[in-house]
Amino acid sequence: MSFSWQSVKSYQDILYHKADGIAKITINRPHKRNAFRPQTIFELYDAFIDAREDPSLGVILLTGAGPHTDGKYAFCSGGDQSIRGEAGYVGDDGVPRLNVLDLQRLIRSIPKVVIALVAGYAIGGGHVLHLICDLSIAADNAIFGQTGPKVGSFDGGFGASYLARVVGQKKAREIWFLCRQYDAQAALSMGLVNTVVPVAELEAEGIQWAQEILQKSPLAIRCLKAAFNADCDGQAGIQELAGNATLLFYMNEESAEGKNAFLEKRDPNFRQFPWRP
Ligand SMILES: CC(C)(COP(=O)(O)OP(=O)(O)OC[C@H]1O[C@@H](n2cnc3c(N)ncnc32)[C@H](O)[C@@H]1OP(=O)(O)O)[C@@H](O)C(=O)NCCC(=O)NCCSC(=O)CCC(=O)c1ccccc1C(=O)O
Repeated sequence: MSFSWQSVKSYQDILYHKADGIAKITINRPHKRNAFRPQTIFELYDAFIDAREDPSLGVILLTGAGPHTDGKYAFCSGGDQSIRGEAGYVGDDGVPRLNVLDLQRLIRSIPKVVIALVAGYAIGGGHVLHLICDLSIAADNAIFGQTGPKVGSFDGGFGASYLARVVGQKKAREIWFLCRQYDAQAALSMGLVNTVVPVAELEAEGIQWAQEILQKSPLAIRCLKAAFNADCDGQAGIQELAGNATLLFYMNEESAEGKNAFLEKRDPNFRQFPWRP
């Protein structure tokens, strides 16, 4: 399928495209199996904010560039271990960071559907990135796993608790404690991905899913995403869900009456509105 992607902005570590209601954000460090450094995360954050603010977009595809020159694919292999310092990943400014956590929260709270398109490795912090996307479509060559306890790291946030919500406590503990790798069919059977397709069809499948979603009600989808999050995200999740209730209320005449009365320096006439059962 040919799709007319338009490049939005030039970055060092990522590619960012849009077309027909869909954004595509691609981690572009294939020589590192798309491992992220602080710069990569800043750029991803910037692109996701742009996609959130663009009302023409309803679905964001997150993927990794590939294959590399050795023929191997990767979605993302987590934090770039070659620049891991004593207190996080160290960028050109010399400051150690774990800024992928900011990105995780943004992807979860963005009121649009984020779909991970996973070809090749989704490992470590890269595995957590696909996990926190709303949907994951795997290529038949996808490989999933956590490596934290092997490389002296762990993600005790979404990487542990949300993984357990998705695959169950026993399987999540197995994934973290043994650090094994799982192929696409194993990921499908444990509910870690939504479907598996041949690698050559991965992007087309993502576009197909996005187009189906784009036929649906934007407000219904955003409220559903907030509702799914509210179950796991404590007060931040309730805030997100309640923000949507306020948004819907602002769009209602009853709410407008309060604002208009204030601006017109009169008492509001709320008696015109019913107290519904
Ligand atoms: C992904 C592999 C299994 C792929 O294996 P293979 O196909 O054999 O390729 P390689 O030859 O190993 O790799 C090719 C090339 O890429 C380089 N590379 C690959 N991954 C990384 C990486 N993560 N960092 C740096 N460089 C990487 C590799 O060195 C090769 O380079 P050459 O120059 O050609 O030699 C395999 O590569 C692999 O296992 N990679 C490491 C996976 C890993 O352990 N990732 C880190 C996990 S920890 C993490 O992601 C932390 C995330 C985080 O930020 C965080 C979040 C929340 C709480 C805490 C943290 C925290 O950081 O602690």
